[in-house]
Amino acid sequence: MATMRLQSAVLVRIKFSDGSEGIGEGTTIGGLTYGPESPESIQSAIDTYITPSLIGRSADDVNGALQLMDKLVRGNRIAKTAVEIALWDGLGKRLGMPVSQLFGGAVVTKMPVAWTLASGNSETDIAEALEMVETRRHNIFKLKIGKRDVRDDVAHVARIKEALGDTASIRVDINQAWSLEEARWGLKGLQDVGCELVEQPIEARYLDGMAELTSSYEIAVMADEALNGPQDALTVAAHHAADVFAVKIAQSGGLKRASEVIAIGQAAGIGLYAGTMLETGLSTAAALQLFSTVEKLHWGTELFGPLLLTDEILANPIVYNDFCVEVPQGPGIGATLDTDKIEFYRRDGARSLNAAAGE
Ligand SMILES: O=C(O)C[C@H]1C=CC(=O)O1
Ligand SMILES: [Mn+2]
Repeated sequence: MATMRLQSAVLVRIKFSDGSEGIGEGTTIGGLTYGPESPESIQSAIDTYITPSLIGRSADDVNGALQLMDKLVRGNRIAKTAVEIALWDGLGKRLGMPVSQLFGGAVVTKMPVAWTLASGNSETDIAEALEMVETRRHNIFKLKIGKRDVRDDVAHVARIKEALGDTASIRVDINQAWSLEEARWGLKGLQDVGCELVEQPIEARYLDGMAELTSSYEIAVMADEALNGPQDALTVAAHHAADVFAVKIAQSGGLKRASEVIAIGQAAGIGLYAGTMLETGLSTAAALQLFSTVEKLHWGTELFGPLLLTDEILANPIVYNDFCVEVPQGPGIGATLDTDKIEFYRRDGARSLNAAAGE
């Protein structure tokens, strides 16, 4: 879908009149290749439209802020998410509670965390997966396929599944690349080689096709790009167009909207999975606060964003061990920024200046 050598995160800091602060993040994948928002559009929506509407309002009224944002700004879910996370973080800090408590309380302290294999080369992916299993970091793998011929992709998945056997769960993400015809061959082949789940095999708008695939094969079908908030969740559920929801806080429009997506999935008997937009530790911490309150995350999480980045921007990094990611403790979302790193990595910071000077 996209080869990424750099990730851009939009970070939000809200200062409240009592001196408290909240931090948030809005991040997407591959500029504009994944979805309709870019880092630049997120910043512009916040600076130009969202910030002026929120100044002077009561900071504790998160629901009121959400309603106002929804009224004044259509779409732009990732921009709203960034601001909403900062509002929840500030509220939690003022109350001295983790955000999970504001959503009724955490029911778990850690969750299984998948890893993505996307080199496209079977041997490279097998070596990486074996090392992850050996070091007890991951035993759930999501393979990115859909670029090559369906048969070649199925053979690639088969090689990886055979090498790993029952020590790992193998899943694939097509990111909408297949036609319905290709998907029929693909799902049949993937199911035969022991792949457990296929994520967004065809375009998000082809609900009837997703419904056909969901009912025709045993392999689980997961909706990702089709889920942009609670209304989409209801549509997908009503069409029986998925077995599983990949719930992403950014794609849903924030923690509250993601909790509504989760509720619709639960009511419809749809499996749940916590997805990522390859966010930093900040948004990952926020997501962990919400997902820790969910009764059953049948398919675990892929909240591994910080592990893909070459440097850490949190003073208290997210902890990964024993195939799991831990829910951060402490008030708010439980994340503290490393201010030196932020100064260095910001677009007008030392990193960009060094790069411009050829250093
Ligand atoms: O799910 C996606 O489509 C986006 C991305 C997030 C994790 C990953 O492996 O890919
Ligand atoms: Mn996906």
